[in-house]
Amino acid sequence: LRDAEHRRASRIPSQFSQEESVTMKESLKGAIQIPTVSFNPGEFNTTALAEFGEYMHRVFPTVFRTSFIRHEVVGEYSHLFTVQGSDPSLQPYMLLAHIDVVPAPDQDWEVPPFSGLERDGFIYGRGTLDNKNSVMAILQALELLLIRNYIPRRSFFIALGHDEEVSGAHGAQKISALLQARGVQLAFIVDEGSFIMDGFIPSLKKPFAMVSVSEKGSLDLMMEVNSTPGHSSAPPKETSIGILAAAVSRLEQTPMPNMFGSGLLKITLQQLATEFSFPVNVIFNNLWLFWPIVSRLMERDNISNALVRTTTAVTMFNAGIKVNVIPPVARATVNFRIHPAQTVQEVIKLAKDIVVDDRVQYHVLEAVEPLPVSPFDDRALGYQLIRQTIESVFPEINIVVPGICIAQTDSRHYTNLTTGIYRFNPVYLTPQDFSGIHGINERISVQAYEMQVKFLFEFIQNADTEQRPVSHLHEL
Ligand SMILES: CCCCCCCCCCCCCCCCCC(=O)N[C@@H](Cc1ccccc1)C(=O)O
Ligand SMILES: [Zn+2]
Ligand SMILES: [Zn+2]
Repeated sequence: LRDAEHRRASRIPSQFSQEESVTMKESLKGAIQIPTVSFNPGEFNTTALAEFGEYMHRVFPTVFRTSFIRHEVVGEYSHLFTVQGSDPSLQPYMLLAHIDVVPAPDQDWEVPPFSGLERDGFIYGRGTLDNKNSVMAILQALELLLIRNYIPRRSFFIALGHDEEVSGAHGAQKISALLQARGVQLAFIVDEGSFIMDGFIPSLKKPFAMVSVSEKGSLDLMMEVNSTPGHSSAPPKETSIGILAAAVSRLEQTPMPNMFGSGLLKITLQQLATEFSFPVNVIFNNLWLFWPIVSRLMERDNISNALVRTTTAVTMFNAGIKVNVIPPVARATVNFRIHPAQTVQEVIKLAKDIVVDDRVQYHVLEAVEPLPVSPFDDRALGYQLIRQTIESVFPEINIVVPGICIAQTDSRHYTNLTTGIYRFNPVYLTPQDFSGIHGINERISVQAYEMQVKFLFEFIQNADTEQRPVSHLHEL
């Protein structure tokens, strides 16, 4: 008990000076200005990635000169920090983020995407939400803690991948293998993939925090139709293009089954019920009765539809060689995002059963099973630490719920190291902000970024506990 009291007394308050606040936002702007773009697997802006490594040294000097922090470059441009805690009996955890960004053509942006310009309290640029905000906030929080002479009790790792946007094979996958070879097992991981949701449910005015405890899988299925080439003046009844177009159209017109009944979403909505007024609260509290209506309603919007089923997106279509030649081959690639209650094999079978055309051949280009659901009960240390930190840093947030990440994250490469994978960015996200991720005018407010640093500053200290925090926000 004396130890606990001592720790409480020696806790470092998350208050930053005016000068520190200015420095942290300027550091983020500098990070945005380095165009660390991933174009295709194995095709990166290596000059920018190298420059980013040097930039981190420059803006976080204390992190790099602290004796109990080991820094390693993995896969040429990814970074692994090992922060040695004072108590080896506590199992380490890991914070994840990625340095690379998707391309951003200048066109349609209000400010150039790699300018890091500040306008009306927002920093604009590619990576401000996905995911240089996390890269910089993690290191910034650590830098500020170290300046205040902080020594962690619990060891932790910081893994910054350089190719998340094109698979993570050179970054996260290599870091994961390295840690496995060292015999590391982690208590939990915190990565990107969810936010404080603001305005995603029309009848819910209050924002809520969603911590994603699972993530959808994916399947890139290439469909191919071959036909005999010839003169277009005497065409066959159907060409390879026509056959394939009809096949992909059938896929688009026939959504995969609604999996609402067998998913985590029911728990998400049940836990959210108290936030709604009558009659929605009654409906969400009695999903055993109302789930058919709710699941239908969720299909209406693209984002909630993505939560209830495996989605089908025809993303590539290539065919034809000349205006007057019957095309010998047509190819289309369909990107499925697999609901956690289904498997890759089930989705392939469903797709074939929808297309029902023997002339179509199928090639699996890439397939990833959905990730298992990480524990989110009262004994789940990672989940409870995130919840506790939200409670203290964002006291206006009434509720924290478990959810599913509709995209994929680098965390999928670390399932060998832990069963506790949590995806959460401590940043408010509106549907408009969401459209900036991989879209145009991606931005973060200066205040939101400072709150993210504050969250991590608190979280790192909270993780020094040997017990799981008591949950207050939600009682089942
Ligand atoms: C009950 C109502 C809840 C309201 C839900 C609102 C959902 C909002 C979702 C916000 C999620 C934002 C996720 C951002 C992370 C994006 C990560 C990403 O882009 N990953 C890539 C990875 C990848 C995969 C395959 C090839 C290359 C890259 C992705 O495409 O998934
Ligand atoms: Zn990302
Ligand atoms: Zn992304």
